[in-house]
Amino acid sequence: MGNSKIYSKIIYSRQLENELSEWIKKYPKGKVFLATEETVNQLRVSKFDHFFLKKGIQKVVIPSGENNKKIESVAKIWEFLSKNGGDRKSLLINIGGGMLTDLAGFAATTFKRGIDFLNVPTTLLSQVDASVGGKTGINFNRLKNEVGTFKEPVAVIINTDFLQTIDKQNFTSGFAEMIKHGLIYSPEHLEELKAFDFENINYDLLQEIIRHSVNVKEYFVSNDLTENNIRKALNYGHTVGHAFESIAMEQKRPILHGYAVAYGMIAELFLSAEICNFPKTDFDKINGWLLKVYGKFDISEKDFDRLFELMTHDKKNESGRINFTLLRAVGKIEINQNCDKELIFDALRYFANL
Ligand SMILES: O=C(O)C(=O)C[C@@H](O)[C@H](O)[C@H](O)COP(=O)(O)O
Repeated sequence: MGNSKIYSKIIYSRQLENELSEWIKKYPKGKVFLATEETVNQLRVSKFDHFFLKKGIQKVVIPSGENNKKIESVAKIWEFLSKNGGDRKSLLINIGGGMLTDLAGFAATTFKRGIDFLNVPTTLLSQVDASVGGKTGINFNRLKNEVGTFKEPVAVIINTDFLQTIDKQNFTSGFAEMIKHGLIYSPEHLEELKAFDFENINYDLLQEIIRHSVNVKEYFVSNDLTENNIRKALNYGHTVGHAFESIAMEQKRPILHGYAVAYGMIAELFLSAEICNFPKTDFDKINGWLLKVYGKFDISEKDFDRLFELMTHDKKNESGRINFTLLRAVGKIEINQNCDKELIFDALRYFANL
């Protein structure tokens, strides 16, 4: 696979069994496996048990939650594949949220040096972001996605029926990655998101908006799969966001990934204004909107050193410099923007005082 083409097929469909059947028949009998997570299994997958049983597909279930995005969970999948005759021609179907598709994707891309996998994302976050684009991984040493691979799934099946019952917090979390797509690439997408009615969700409209968001993600992935260059745009908000997410976990007050990214985008918009002259009127409007939707995450001066330390592990960094993706305007990105410690502390102070 080259560095400039989309390998995955993105399928928008509410006929999950039909779509899966098409893929399952491409693989040898008995060599297709299913990985999912506990809550998704209870609420979603169990009603397809009969379908998977009929196809001779065995299932492994991983405990839910970000704290289980770890090597022990990957080992459980490796062991399951190994014991049940998984081989190089196998397919692993991953059904779940971003934690599961990242983790099981990683297990698939490392088992026997890599087998095919197919993602069926069940949350908004995984539909618009995590399941698409081939970043797989796990947390390690208290660092987000510290170990992982770049390899795209053979297909991603996006079924908005799954979203009809997700809770508001998880919906809002996924929405942050869509806002990010609007900010980095498309003022039009940002406008349609601003107009979206959270309280009264129109699922047909949502399907369209999801498609627009995934198109943005695909644009960057297809031009730079392994994040050497413009794919770094997709990481807007994540340098500070991942640090917030990690410290929240350390302090036993976990926050959802999308909320952390929203907070990170607020702080990084401050840096964008300082370094790239992001326009003041848009700055106030966007940060006001994010604050209204996502509320606040409390941090104080005593957290700044640890937050900074966490940022020194960001994967975009080079030669010991913390590299941000910033914005010159909505839809205009500047990658590899180096900020010194003092300025980063100013951004954290701005955020803490909001
Ligand atoms: O696909 C990408 O590239 C992204 O950066 C998208 C992010 O929203 C996503 O959360 C990603 O998994 C973060 O990756 P990381 O490389 O910062 O761990």
